[in-house]
Amino acid sequence: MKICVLPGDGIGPEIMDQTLRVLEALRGDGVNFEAEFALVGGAAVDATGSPLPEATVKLADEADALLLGAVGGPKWDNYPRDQRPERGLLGIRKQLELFANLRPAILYPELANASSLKPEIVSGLDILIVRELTGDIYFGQPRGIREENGERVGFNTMIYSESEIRRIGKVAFEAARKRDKKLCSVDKMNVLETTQLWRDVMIELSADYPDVELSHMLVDNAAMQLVRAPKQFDVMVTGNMFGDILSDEASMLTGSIGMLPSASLNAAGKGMYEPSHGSAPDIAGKDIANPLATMLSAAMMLRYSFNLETQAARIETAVKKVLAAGYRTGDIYEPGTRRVGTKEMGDAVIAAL
Ligand SMILES: NC(=O)c1ccc[n+]([C@@H]2O[C@H](COP(=O)([O-])OP(=O)(O)OC[C@H]3O[C@@H](n4cnc5c(N)ncnc54)[C@H](O)[C@@H]3O)[C@@H](O)[C@H]2O)c1
Ligand SMILES: CC(C)[C@H](C(=O)O)[C@@H](O)C(=O)O
Ligand SMILES: [Mg+2]
Repeated sequence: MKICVLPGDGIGPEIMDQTLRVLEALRGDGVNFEAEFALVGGAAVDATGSPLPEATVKLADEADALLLGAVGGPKWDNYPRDQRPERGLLGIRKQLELFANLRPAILYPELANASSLKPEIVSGLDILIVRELTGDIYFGQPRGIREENGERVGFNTMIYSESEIRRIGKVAFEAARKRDKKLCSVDKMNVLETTQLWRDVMIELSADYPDVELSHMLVDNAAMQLVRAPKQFDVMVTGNMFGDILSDEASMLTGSIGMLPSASLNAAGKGMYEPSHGSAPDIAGKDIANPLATMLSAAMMLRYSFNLETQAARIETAVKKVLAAGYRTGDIYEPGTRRVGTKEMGDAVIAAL
């Protein structure tokens, strides 16, 4: 098991340290991994001038799976665009064709009061957002800022081919088939042709999945429904940009973005696993970040990349146990619970294992 470890920036290294300790604690249980550290994001820009150095691409190619912390931060905000840390992350996703981003939003019962919504609206919440990750306005050409009629004009291109929509659609239908068999495809077909095609292809695909109930929702309504009545959703499938926004929104239903893991998979089943949140510059270096999303991402890695279901479930059970025992980082803290730092949370999860 060769894992390419990409701690990245901000809280990235802190949450990664604790996650690697958790994986280390599972070594005796068949998690025989070899960690190869590589640079990405701002850390890579500082060391090499590039957010995605050749050496990182090589290690990523050779590894069986990748585990990433987070990239970015104010330090690099005014760097030229090709030196922005986020380009490193987008570069790896594109390089490895990690088109299927799975972002599960699950409410642990102990966090019902940490959710932004009333407990009765979110209790039992279990949604899977399937986000397309290598297309859309994130990658479409042309893009840029140009001079036109004496002023600057910014432009990006929202573009999806039929084959790109079909392959993410299949992932979503298959996922729904294994769950409650309900798939909601989110688009903006009332305005955007790209997403008219998205809807058409989803409808065509649904003929192959008669057991899955397909519905469609415009993205503005979906954003509203997620906070009105989130339990109406089982699996949601959407494009890169809408999925980015909706998954951050969904994270707050679970109490904190520090709880939301993710897996990004390619057609060969290779995956990169990362929390859905960013580098949290406002709390970096203080040992207060929530490492659970990264640990839960590592659990997804054991499940999807290495078929180690029992060991993945052990991490998830340990997380449930520490929450039940009252351990909380600041983002999910409420009176009556026990506030801990990043490392203490790591200790608690390892003890629970
Ligand atoms: N996958 C990634 O690497 C990724 C994802 C999102 C944003 N980013 C980058 O991160 C930088 C900061 O972006 P942002 O502030 O918009 O989003 P962010 O997700 O980093 O932070 C948003 C808020 O959530 C909090 N938060 C995030 N993760 C947390 C955790 N594990 N525990 C406790 N609190 C947590 C932060 O403190 C902050 O208040 C930017 O450079 C952005 O591009 C990277
Ligand atoms: C950092 C950024 C490029 C990234 C994205 O937009 O995909 C992040 O927000 C995410 O959700 O993983
Ligand atoms: Mg995001």
